[in-house]
Amino acid sequence: MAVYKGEVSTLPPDKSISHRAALIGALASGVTEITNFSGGFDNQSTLEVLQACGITLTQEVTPSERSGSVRRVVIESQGLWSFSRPETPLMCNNSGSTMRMFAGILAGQPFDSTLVGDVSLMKRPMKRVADPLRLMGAGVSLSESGTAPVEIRGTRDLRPLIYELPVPSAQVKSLVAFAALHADGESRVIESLPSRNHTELMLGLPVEELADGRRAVVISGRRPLEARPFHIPADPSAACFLIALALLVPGSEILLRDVCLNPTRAGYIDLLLEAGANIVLENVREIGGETIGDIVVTHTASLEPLRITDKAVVANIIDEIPMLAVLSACATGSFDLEEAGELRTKESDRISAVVSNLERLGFLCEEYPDGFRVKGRELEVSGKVNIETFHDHRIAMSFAVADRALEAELDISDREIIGVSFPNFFDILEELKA
Ligand SMILES: O=C(O)C1=C[C@@H](OP(=O)(O)O)[C@@H](O)[C@H](O)C1
Ligand SMILES: C=C(OP(=O)(O)O)C(=O)O
Repeated sequence: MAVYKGEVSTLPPDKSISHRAALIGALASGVTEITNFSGGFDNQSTLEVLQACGITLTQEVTPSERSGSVRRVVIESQGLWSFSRPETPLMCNNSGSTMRMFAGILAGQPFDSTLVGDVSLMKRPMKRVADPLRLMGAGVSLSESGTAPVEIRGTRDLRPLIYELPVPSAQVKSLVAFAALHADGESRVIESLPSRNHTELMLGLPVEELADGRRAVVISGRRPLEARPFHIPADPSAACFLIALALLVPGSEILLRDVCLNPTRAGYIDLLLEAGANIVLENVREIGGETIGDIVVTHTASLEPLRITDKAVVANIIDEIPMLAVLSACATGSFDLEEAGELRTKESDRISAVVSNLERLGFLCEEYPDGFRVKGRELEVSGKVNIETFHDHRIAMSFAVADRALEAELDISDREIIGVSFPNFFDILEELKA
């Protein structure tokens, strides 16, 4: 069996922070330089939509970067109202973050626009986008089933809003914050469960702790935003796949450099440590409000099964759950998940996607509306097993790790979809193979 060893300093830059850096650059006055911007398809969609709205930007591949997936992006803008009416519908491809966060900005622009996506994105729920924006005074129409196309009648007269998030979603929190930057007055977004807080950190927004323990993000509308540089750390959600691989494959030991360890993103590392994983964090420091560090991970033969039933934990590890489920199933034959209905609203229905593929690998699973259980492995499969990715990058990479860990012969459909967040995933696996 191959062993995975070595140091990785070419993880993709964080997808969430890359989106926000580009959007904030377009909302700020002046020249924003973003270094280590992700070349992943989703982040490229955000840049394309910005350009379609008349924002001036350039990007160049960083010469020292072998994979060619890291860029330097320079955005020039005159501030909040520098966007112009797009001539055609804005294509967000596979990126829910692009569609939802852009909707917040477009609501505050004095023109009509339409956001569309690929087959997967056109099925994802957008009522959560329309509801707060309508309350602020923008016109938003959706398909009958509450999905894109998202047609926005923007206005320069958006009203401020106090909004309690109906779902623990950082995308919804951020789209309300972006809209509120355009509104005349102070807005508050209240979240009952913490979700990733990059928007608050990057915009320097005050966060209040309410008497009942919830948090309110405070946004002062029409406050001038000055351009500032951003450097994007490596993506912890991408790191998760390599961590799982090293934990599963005997003899493996890898070092991942300069990974974002923001506590609203790194819950999966705590969970793995509790399960006995050999993971050590080194060189942990703060840069630009984000916690960053190196991760050393060594094969762990005696991992405890993962059991995830706490809503707050689910919100923190939402993108890592497919990989954690596959890891726990492969290492221990067991996995439990509840309170994770949101997984059905991602690029695929990630509950049924993970369950159906684990079943193809011989695992016994029980699916519920908000989660599933893995109850053991009925049989070791032999010969080629087809894995259906459902056009979902995280499903493709989770099972690519299982392929190597189980030494199975998995035929993964649509492998190129990994480019959505981790274009050099297979290159790094080859480089680490000892
Ligand atoms: O804000 C973000 O950058 C993201 C928030 C999460 O989505 P939700 O806000 O829908 O939970 C996550 O799944 C997505 O990959 C990125
Ligand atoms: C859910 C994801 O992204 P988005 O919502 O931006 O498509 C993801 O990357 O797992």
